[in-house]
Amino acid sequence: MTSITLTRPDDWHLHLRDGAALEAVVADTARQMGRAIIMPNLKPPVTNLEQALAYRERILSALPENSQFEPLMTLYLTDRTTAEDVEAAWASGRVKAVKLYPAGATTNSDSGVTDLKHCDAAIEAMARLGMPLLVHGEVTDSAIDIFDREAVFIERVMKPLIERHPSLRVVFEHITTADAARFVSEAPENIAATITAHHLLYNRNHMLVGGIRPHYYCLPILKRERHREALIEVATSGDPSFFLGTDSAPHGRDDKESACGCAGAYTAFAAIEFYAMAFDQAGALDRLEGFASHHGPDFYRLPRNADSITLKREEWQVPAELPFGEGKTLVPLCAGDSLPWRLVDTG
Ligand SMILES: NC(=O)N[C@@H](CC(=O)O)C(=O)O
Ligand SMILES: [Zn+2]
Ligand SMILES: [Zn+2]
Repeated sequence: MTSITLTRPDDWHLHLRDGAALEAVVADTARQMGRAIIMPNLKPPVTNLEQALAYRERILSALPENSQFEPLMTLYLTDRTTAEDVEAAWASGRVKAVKLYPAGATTNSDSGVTDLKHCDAAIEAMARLGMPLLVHGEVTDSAIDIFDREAVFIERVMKPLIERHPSLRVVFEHITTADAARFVSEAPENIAATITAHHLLYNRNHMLVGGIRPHYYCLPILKRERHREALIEVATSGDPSFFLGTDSAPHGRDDKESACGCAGAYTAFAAIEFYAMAFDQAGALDRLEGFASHHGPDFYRLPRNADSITLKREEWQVPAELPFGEGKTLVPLCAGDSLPWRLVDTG
């Protein structure tokens, strides 16, 4: 196959940041994706409807002229989020989900949830409305090894949450383990998962063999090859519970190449090309459209995009760095490498 045309994809997990960084990155996503679920982990976090609507306006203003890209907003769940906060956000039609960050689990999660028992009323409201809860699924217990934090989260948090709220719609975000892949495959259809391109393409050797490579450091951390294979299996299975979410998470070069570097990989500039590479390597390009363009909107009960994009088998070189605003630079994933698929027609 030398070319492939797909219904325009959407990104169901994206960090756009704010200010100059937002202006630097938003066009990359808007060129590829019809819509994206926008993560609320700003400083301060997006915890109510008013903040979500204001952030949405800043995103729209940063878009290139005539862009049709639609940001789908989320609220950041805290110990103090009320049922009224959830209801007002949902009623606006602009806020499509609520995001659970266990406090301390990842970038800008300090205001996250310390114990889900504080969130019962908010979660009950979500279950009633059919509003999805998006979950960063890692425990923060210092006794648990970083490579085991997702698997332990399933037992300690995810299973009890679903037992308590069986009708709640849940997206287990950026899954990285065979454990999570199996859990979602076997769960009822109100439980889904996003998978990033980098977790489909790489294992922890890519990050740690022959030198430590900070641009491969993200959370949840890359796992061993067996887990990557399990993710490929479910992503290419045709199971509608699995869909595209890049978790593209830009941090400036200095914040990544540091004695204590930030977690996050910048992939939005070539998101669909990375996924095409992963599906091609698995011999499953015919399954890319379902994963990238159909399963997400179906889960979110939104229409699929009406236009399409075309990728060609054509090598191109990833730039060494990209502008990130205010004189900063951003090192994209695979900087300087060549990628085998190229987005040629954006519809
Ligand atoms: N994935 C990451 O490594 N980082 C994300 C946060 C997140 O999605 O957990 C970020 O905001 O930088
Ligand atoms: Zn996360
Ligand atoms: Zn994320």
